[in-house]
Amino acid sequence: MIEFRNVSKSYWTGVRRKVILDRATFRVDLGQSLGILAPNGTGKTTLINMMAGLTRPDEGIIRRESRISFPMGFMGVVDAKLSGAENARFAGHFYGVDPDYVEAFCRWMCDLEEYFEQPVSTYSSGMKGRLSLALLLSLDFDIYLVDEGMPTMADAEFVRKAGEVFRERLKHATLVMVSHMPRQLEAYAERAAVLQDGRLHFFDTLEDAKQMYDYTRR
Ligand SMILES: Nc1ncnc2c1ncn2[C@@H]1O[C@H](COP(=O)(O)OP(=O)(O)OP(=O)(O)O)[C@@H](O)[C@H]1O
Repeated sequence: MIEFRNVSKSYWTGVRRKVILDRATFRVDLGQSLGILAPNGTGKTTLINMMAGLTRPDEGIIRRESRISFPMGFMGVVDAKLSGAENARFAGHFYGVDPDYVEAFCRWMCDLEEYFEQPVSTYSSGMKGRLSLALLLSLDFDIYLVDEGMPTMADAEFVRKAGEVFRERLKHATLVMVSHMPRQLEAYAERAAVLQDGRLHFFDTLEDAKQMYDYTRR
């Protein structure tokens, strides 16, 4: 479960205060995946990072009571000095999952060949992205946090494998996805919200949320 109680967040831009969230109160319960629609630049990443515990609110309380993932694509889980294999083992220890399993899973998923034993600092950005996503999928979370869908990656075989595993994980887990594109939320959202001017408006269906989203963007 993730609960926001009267949570506010804004940034000072040097000219004005940009409000991302204004006294938001809501819950994400296990078993009810949530899709949040928000135009670009309005606070999708900030919102997901607050749910992940990476960004502090200015005011209010955020309670996180389940195994909540880091945001998909987040590179902060990868230490560039360590190899892919070492990162996998470390993540296993840190999240309480068998390190042998996490290492074997990431080796299979990333298909980095000899680079899996090399420091991550020698990887291309695509290789780093594959490792970060493989780490996310190798660990057991109750709630997965996703900013704008699956990261775009050139490696079609990796995207196919990752997509298959992710769909399998979501049979037993809850997804929170933020996107500016309703289409990305269609397959998963059991509940939907629209972020507009710092307010989150909740709807029972994505279709209803989409109507408000389309209306406010005219
Ligand atoms: N640390 C910061 N200091 C000042 N402004 C910030 C900071 N972080 C984000 N912002 C601003 O807050 C707004 C929301 O940022 P955020 O990255 O959360 O939005 P987003 O919806 O994910 O954006 P995008 O769709 O472009 O990825 C943007 O205008 C951004 O410039």
